[in-house]
Amino acid sequence: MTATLNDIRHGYGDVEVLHGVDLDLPAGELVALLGPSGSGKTTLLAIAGGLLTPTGGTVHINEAPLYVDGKVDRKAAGDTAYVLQASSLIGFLTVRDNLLVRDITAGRRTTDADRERAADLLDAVDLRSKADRYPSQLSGGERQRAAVAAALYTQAPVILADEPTAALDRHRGRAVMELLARHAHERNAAVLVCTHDERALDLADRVLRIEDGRLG
Ligand SMILES: Nc1ncnc2c1ncn2[C@@H]1O[C@H](COP(=O)(O)OP(=O)(O)OP(=O)(O)O)[C@@H](O)[C@H]1O
Repeated sequence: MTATLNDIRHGYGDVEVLHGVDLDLPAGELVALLGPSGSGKTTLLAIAGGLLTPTGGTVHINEAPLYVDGKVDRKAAGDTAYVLQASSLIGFLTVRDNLLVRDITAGRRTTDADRERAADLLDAVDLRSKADRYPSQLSGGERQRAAVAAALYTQAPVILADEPTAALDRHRGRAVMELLARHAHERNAAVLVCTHDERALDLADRVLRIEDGRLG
């Protein structure tokens, strides 16, 4: 599944912060989007994930338009999962349930195989021993890793991650990028990672740069 953004513009009030961005996220690729603070990365990611209707331009998830008449199309948005900068975890659920709850919201029944997959993902982000904790009982970096595990648990064909390695040391940051790259390659997913972090860029299939709301 691919995500395609065409001529995306976005303004907050009178200030335009994205000035006509074209971005193609093909299936099976991890794309890293690098750019200084304030360059528009989070805004672009929110638009790609159906969280923010752009002022102009189109987003397609495969062939389906994500925004129709200024409103998000829920079915197209259902193919995306994101890791937000502010935690995307649900505060009153344990870490494990933050993964499993995605089955409930998608109308699926959780199977033993799903529980095993959740455990494997928590292992991969080194959080198995903290599966019964609540998000408030985790460090910032642990919350970030749990949010990555929860996004990957959905098996969404489009994954959008905003600074998923920001609070992590080099080793753990790399492990998270490896996990996202594996998800792209093994599940043929389109993965976009916004980052300041240049340490794990070799794991990206493509590196794009954004500055002042324009892709370079
Ligand atoms: N809700 C908002 N209202 C007004 N301006 C906003 C709003 N959100 C973001 N902006 C502005 O839009 C521009 C792009 O912000 P955005 O968060 O997309 O950048 P970013 O590249 O993700 O930055 P960072 O790396 O610091 O997270 C910035 O100038 C920011 O101040």
